[in-house]
Amino acid sequence: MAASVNNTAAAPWSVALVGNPNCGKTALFNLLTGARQKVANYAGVTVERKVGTTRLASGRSVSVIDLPGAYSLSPVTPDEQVTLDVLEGRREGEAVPDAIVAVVDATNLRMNLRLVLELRELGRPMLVALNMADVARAEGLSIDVDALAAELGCPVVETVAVRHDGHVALLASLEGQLGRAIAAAPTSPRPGRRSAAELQQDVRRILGRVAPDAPVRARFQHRIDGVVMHPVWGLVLLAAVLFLMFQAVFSWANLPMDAIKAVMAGAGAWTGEHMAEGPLKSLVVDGVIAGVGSVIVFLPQILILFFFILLLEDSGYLPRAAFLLDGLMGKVGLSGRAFIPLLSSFACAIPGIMATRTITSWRDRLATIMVAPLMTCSARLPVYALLIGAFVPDRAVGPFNLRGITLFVLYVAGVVSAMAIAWVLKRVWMKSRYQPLMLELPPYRVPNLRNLGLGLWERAMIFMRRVGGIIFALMVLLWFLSSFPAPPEGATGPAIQYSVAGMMGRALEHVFAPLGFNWQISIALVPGLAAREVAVGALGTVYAMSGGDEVADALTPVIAAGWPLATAFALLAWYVFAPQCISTLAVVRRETNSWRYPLLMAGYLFALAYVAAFATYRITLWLGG
Ligand SMILES: Nc1nc2c(ncn2[C@@H]2O[C@H](COP(=O)(O)OP(=O)(O)OP(=O)(O)O)[C@@H](O)[C@H]2O)c(=O)[nH]1
Ligand SMILES: [Mg+2]
Repeated sequence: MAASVNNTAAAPWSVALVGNPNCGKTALFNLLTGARQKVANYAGVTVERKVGTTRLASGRSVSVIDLPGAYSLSPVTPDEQVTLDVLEGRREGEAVPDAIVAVVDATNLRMNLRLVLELRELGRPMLVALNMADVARAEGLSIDVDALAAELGCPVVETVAVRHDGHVALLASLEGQLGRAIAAAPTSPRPGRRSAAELQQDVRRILGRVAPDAPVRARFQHRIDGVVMHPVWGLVLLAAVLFLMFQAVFSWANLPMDAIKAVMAGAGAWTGEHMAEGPLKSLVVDGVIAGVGSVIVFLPQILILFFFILLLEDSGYLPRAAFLLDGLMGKVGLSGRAFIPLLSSFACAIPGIMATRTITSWRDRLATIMVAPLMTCSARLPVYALLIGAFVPDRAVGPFNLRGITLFVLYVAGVVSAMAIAWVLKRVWMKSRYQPLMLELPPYRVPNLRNLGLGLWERAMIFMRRVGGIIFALMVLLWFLSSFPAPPEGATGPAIQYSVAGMMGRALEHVFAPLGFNWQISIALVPGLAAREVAVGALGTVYAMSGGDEVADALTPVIAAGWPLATAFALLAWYVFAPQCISTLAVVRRETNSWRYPLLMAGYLFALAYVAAFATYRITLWLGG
């Protein structure tokens, strides 16, 4: 008992998880620490270090560091640099980790062991986690764990990071052998690094001893790839997958959306009846229920979109799509590596921009960062969905739904403009030579249902936190700005017209009138700077304040009746470019370490949005819309 008390009080050990990309470090990290970091079946998911805590049976706490994957200790990309910096204690305020857990993919020792040998030369206490032990066993791969431990001179344990008890052996070894190694004085690093060829030779020798009959990958996978990566069928398949995704966003969401609308309408009606007239009632009904409610309605559509994205991420399909599109990306001057960061930007440009850390060339990376905000992030989905719901008829076109097609076209418009901008950037400013894509193809995996569920839950939580946090706060602020000052004696129009927001809207209307935007839209664009969904909430509030009793579910008919088609289309075009997202600009500033690029980005996106909305407005009017 006394020992356990001592251990609890002892300083925590810090242990870094290091390994090749996609070997399961983050899955293991989540299992050990209860964290929910992103796990997906492609290389380069983690690009920043994350820390969590686990507790050993003795009560001692261990701080576990999850790191970006690395192929070697000679970094070629910014994310690999993060790993090396942490290992060498070069991050500000951080010491060198007490020990290394070298995570390896047991089914791919030939590739993974080289890094382990390099890590061993650092001379720090080390433990090897032979992860994916389940897959190795299923593939009939037998690895002599004891022989491997003897060869490497450190403990080796099998782990299965996707099974709830897959880390038990690792914890036991942390407690025992590795703990003793940490307690002993660390050995000094071996002088002089060995060359890649020498390391590879060593790997071959070790493999000959511990896994002499390592088979090549199953033939089945090659046959799937014959179709998936076929230059023609592969592209057809990719287009079909994406198309289906946008169809589903509209056709599957109706039922849950109606349910949420009914709840919001009920809440609005109930509050309307039970609260005394006055500012507080207006705040709750017009500010909170109408504003927040009109955003919350879009939760089902966001979850459907993420359901598809998560499926694609976990199946192993993404890097294959990257190869398929490498030629196309090369033509506009982007690296094939830009594909995954750009695809992540469909969720949000911020992780997308972070993911560009996997791109080797700085110019390629910068070009990718500059176009990432053109990918339609999920915060724009509510704006699109609101306008499409109001202006595009719910009609079948062959087997497809017209609304789904419109949404698909809007996403395509984003992608096409990103490619066009990249082409221009790379031609005039950031010239660099085409670098052929080198990316590991992960094995196909059946997506893990539990992970999928957790991923969706996580997404729902992120969205609800935004709704309850920034969106709620902005709605309340907007309500104040729309309510005060009160209208003068004998005023005839709705009160909001005399308020601060009303005046701001009128002033901004001069700027936006050429695009067909009325003063309500002009107001809504301002809080949309902080979070794009807020534009929808703001319209909800502004219309509720100026019209009367409309609540969340009534916004669609109100704008459908009130706006000309040309205005709606112009606003859609505006949001294809939508320059306003302050947090994206902040991340660009951090990743590029300069104000120049975020300012440039905001400037060019604003100009594009303005021109596109103007052109759309004029052309639609001209066509009689
Ligand atoms: N069957 C099986 N799958 C695993 C195991 N560990 C991880 N995976 C899967 O392997 C894939 C990669 O896992 P991650 O934890 O994201 O890998 P990572 O090493 O953090 O990858 P990077 O962050 O890109 O370096 C995911 O699809 C996991 O679900 C395991 O032990 N068994
Ligand atoms: Mg990871």
